[in-house]
Amino acid sequence: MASFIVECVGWLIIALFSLYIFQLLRDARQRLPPGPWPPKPLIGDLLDLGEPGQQHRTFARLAERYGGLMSLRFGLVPHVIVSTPDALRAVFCAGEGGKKVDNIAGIPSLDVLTAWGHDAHTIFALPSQDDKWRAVRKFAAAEMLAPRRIAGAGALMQTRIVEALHRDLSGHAARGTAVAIRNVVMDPILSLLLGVLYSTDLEAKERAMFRDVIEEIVELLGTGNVSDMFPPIAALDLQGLRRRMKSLLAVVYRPFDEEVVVRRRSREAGEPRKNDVLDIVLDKESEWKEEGSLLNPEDIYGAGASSTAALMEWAMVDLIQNPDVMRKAKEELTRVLGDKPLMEDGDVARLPYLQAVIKELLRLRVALPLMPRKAEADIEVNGHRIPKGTNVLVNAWAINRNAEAWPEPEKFIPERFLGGETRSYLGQDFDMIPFGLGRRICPGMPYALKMIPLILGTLLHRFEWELPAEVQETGIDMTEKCGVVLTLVTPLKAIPKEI
Ligand code: HEM
Repeated sequence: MASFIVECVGWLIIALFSLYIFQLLRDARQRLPPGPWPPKPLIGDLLDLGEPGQQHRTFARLAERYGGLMSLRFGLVPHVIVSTPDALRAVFCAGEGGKKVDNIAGIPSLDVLTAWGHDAHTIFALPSQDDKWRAVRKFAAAEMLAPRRIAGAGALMQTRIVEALHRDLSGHAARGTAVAIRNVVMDPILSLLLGVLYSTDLEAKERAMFRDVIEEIVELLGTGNVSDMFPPIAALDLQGLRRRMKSLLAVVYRPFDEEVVVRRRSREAGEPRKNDVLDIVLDKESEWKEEGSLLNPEDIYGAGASSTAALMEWAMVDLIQNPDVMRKAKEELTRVLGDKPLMEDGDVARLPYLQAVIKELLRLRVALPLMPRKAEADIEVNGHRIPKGTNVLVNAWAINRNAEAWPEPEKFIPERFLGGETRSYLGQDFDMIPFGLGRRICPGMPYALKMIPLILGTLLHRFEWELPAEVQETGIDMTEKCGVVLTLVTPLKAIPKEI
């Protein structure tokens, strides 16, 4: 028996060693972009990733050594990391004769997303060449996030975001209690989401639970998973992440499933339409022939809740740490809004400084620091080759802080967007990509750009902000956590004082 085990272990070692040599030879032949060489057997370059939660910074540091386009192997899986505007431009202009083409519009497979077969439906797992992905994007653009729907949600934004947020903050101000900025912002966003989707809302307690579930889902999506690095053992789900995702997804989809049942009944009873997203999804149901399962509308809005709330937390961090900017933004609000108690959408166009603050936030504090993509064709770039099927991470955090594109890139200077700076959010110049670029560009951008000024204006217009005494002593803990979304390890808490 003992000799049998020794023999098996021997064969296993020989098999793994052969696999390693095979990989080295294959990598050498493939002309991959430069990177640490040779990668370690089995683990690849995992040891180079440094401190957990700091990958955006680690990749930027490694890029100084290996270049804007570099190869890293996480376990058995090769990745190409794009870290500079030049490298991004080169990847996107690698079509025939330098033609612009998005050949990295695929998406890496994540084992957690296979829970409940979710990967077959969710926009976050479908490759761009899949008909379903195209259908979901088309539906999102034409119906869910179409300008007329966003305009139609104006009244809901006013009540569920501006009024609700103001009420909540006033309550805290009256009690003198500190608020966790991310939570206090995310709750009204979720309330808006539920209104737009189903014309419903949840009780505050239930909504807070829903929020925590969404945050945990986002956290799971950004957790390094052995199953993704070693696909042959993915079925074992060694960290239990897929199992956890399964239970979280069940919670998130429950309200949707319940609403579908209720709405079907009300339609059968001939009750009037609500003309929300659910009505449209049900209209399309027979067309899709999938019992409404083609689309998970919650995914589309859920994605936006977390990223927008994270950005607003960074906004308050930067404003509290830059009192001059805070003062100018508040002065502008006072001047433009006068005695008006609450901000409205129509005010935004008259607030150029607030708009510059938002642009600078989007540059400096990318909500999604590492955009996951996958090569959908062989890409010849700068004498290297990114083979079809390779996972690509676009380090948007590093690109938005590129020193050649942005003077003093680490500083929060909204003034850089005043006086003629016309760079857009769309990534045409490849040096500012807060919403991504190309075919997978964030479909929720118009929605986000509508919500963000209203949220920020409400946070600033009628409130002064103070840090809790213990934070005043130590300063804000600026340790970042890089997951799908870039957040602070210690959530920002601050005390509002109503003016
Ligand atoms: C501050 C706000 C937001 C930021 C910074 C942001 C940023 C991003 C980024 C960088 C991507 C990846 C794009 C790429 O790969 O090129 C993305 C994808 C996505 N975003 Fe947003 N987003 C925000 C708000 C929203 C909102 C409000 C919604 C929905 C209402 C939304 C829905 C989505 C969806 C569905 C995708 C996946 C698209 C796909 O894979 O085809 N986002 N977002």
